[in-house]
Amino acid sequence: MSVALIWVVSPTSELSNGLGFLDTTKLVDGSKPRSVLKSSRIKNVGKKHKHKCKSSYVNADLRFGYSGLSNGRKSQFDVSRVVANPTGELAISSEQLVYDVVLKQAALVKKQMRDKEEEEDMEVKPDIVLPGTLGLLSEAYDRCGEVCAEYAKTFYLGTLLMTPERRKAIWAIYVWCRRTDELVDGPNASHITPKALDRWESRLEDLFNGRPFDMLDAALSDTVSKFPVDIQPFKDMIEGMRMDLRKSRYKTFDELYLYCYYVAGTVGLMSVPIMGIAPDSQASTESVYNAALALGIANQLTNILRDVGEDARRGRVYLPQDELAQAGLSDEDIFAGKVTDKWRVFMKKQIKRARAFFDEAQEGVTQLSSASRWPVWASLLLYRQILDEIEANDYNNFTRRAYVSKPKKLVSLPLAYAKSLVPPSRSGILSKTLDV
Ligand SMILES: CC(C)=CCC/C(C)=C/CC/C(C)=C/CC/C(C)=C/[C@@H]1[C@@H](COP(=O)(O)OP(=O)(O)O)[C@]1(C)CC/C=C(\C)CC/C=C(\C)CCC=C(C)C
Repeated sequence: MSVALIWVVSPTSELSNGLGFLDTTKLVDGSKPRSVLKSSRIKNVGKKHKHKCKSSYVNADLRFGYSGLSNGRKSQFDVSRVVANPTGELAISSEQLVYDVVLKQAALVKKQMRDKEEEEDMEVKPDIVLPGTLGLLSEAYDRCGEVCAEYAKTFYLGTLLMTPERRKAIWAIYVWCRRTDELVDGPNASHITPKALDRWESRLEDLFNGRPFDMLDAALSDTVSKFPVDIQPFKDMIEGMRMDLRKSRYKTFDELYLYCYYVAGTVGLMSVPIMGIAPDSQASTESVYNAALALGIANQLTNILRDVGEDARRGRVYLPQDELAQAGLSDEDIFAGKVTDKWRVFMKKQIKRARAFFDEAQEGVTQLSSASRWPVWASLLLYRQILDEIEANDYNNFTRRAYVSKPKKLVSLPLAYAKSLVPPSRSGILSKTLDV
């Protein structure tokens, strides 16, 4: 059902950057819903998993030799996924927790597909659209498109290849993610408190319940009413912002993985129901979601490796502390910003891990519906090249920002297009026979 646009505040409450962040402060205080992941950390200890879990970075020393992901599936929940925290308690690894979310998202899509088939056999009632709201809604989507074009040009161009419905939905999601990120990373970040994030979360719940706060929310509200998008990845992204407020160090890769899921893996999970899986794909829904998650993680790891110097200047180190120590490095070395052999060795391993996540993601892109593949390939190829640029800079990510030059970008775009023409292969990732 299409949502009605409810104008709670005037659109002029938007900030000059056009994203309207400050209006979050106008919300009434909501309850404090927390990430589902958080509670499942406790609930899931010892829980057996029926489904297979794809990636396995946690496995003993695959920590750096992350390889053979598609073949090296674990068939059951296993001990290697149980990690001991510093107090000696056993807990489920972040990867396992996140995989639970992947399964839930995949199940939702499958359910919606079944419901749709049933609906097609029944008489469907038309949407109730309030007079005048259609025009406002289309204005809201146009605004999302403008924001997207302004902040992510290449990606915006890619979305133009999608069907109009999908394109608008992706814009709406993009804008919500960008606004969420700007809360902790934008010009007003120093004023953002956990309470403001709680308010942003209750506003999210409202929009999922068909009560959007402003026009940009209204676009997303309409999107989530039309596509099988679940609220959990959105809530988890807000949880990632909370994490950013309270934490500036990550003890292990397991901790960092959870952060990367929250702020970027979630984007992959939000996007798949919109982009759609190719009708001729033989891959299981779970494996496509897993690839989407991997792309988010790969992007975020790349982002972290690119921005080491910039983050350090903000007092932040998004690198696993235990791995730094194993390499004979510490925060002081990062703040000193000197490229040493130790640093090069450390960086090589980090880059290798990020590439392994990109490899895992690649398997899934081909399974997406044909019109959605190009923007995803383009984003994958462009972001992946940042890793090459870090190498080309002799691992100086302290004072040099790795970026992909315009000519290289221009070469990547037709390459991405060519890749997007490859149909889903039957021998690719997990066959649908495992899709239960
Ligand atoms: C086609 C495509 C890329 C679709 C995603 C569209 C979308 C909804 C993007 C939202 C991105 C966003 C604003 C996220 C907020 C958090 C954040 C800032 C994450 C970092 C992105 C880069 O941000 P930024 O613009 O600051 O980067 P620069 O500094 O300018 O370089 C992240 C690093 C993560 C973004 C994560 C993704 C784009 C996930 C992509 C995964 C998919 C689209 C799933 C594809 C499906 C399969 C099966 C592989």
